[in-house]
Amino acid sequence: MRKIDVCLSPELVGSFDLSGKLVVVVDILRATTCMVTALAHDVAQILPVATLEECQPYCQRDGFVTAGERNGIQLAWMDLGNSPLAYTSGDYAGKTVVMSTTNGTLALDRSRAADQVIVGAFVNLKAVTEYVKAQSRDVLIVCAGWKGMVNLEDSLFAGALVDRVEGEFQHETDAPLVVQLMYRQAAADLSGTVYRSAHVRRLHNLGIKDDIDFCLTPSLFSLIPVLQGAALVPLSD
Ligand SMILES: O=C(O)[C@H](CS(=O)(=O)O)OP(=O)(O)O
Repeated sequence: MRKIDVCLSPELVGSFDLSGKLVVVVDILRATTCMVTALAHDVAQILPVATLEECQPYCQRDGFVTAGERNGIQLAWMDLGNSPLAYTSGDYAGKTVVMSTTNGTLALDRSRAADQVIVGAFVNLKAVTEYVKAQSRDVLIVCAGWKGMVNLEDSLFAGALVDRVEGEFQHETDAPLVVQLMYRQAAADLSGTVYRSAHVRRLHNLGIKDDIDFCLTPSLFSLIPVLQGAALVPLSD
């Protein structure tokens, strides 16, 4: 039977053998929600980079848009912050977005050794679930967390995914059961639960509100970003 596991923080990725695995990277608030939304609104590709030093050279370059944040705040030289709503107008169609965020792009960077890396968020939960179910590979969900720590919203997404593939995968450790139980407890009021999280508090302190409800909206898009070389592009059927 195929196996599924959950890595609750990028700091723990080194404890997992990524070879031959499908990795689903998740950073609900807000990096992976941005990635799905951007590609669903015809951004050509996303170059996720772990450091600002890798991002800044693309500043003002034709065809490129720089995006991201540190501690939730957009850097002065960036074109965009880390709001998924920035992409919904379609203004960045055809562009390459070079993105660096505090947690999300780091989680992606640490997952590169996997057989395949895809991006999950509540906004593409159904599509990710169907893709995971169709796999013959073992699956690892990598939660971006917050600065090396476990967070609630990524763990809840992991629980939602584990719950939806119940019976089709064997749990490799206890982590899938932990997040599944947590998700089942929270499922009746998922957004009410996430609103109690430290990340929502941080974003509210920065005056960021609309992004949160958007990030918690299930299955708005059927698109799945996949890492192809250095770039995230839409997974083709
Ligand atoms: O922009 C975000 O939501 C966060 C910022 S913070 O580090 O939690 O302040 O970044 P992300 O990499 O999307 O978690």
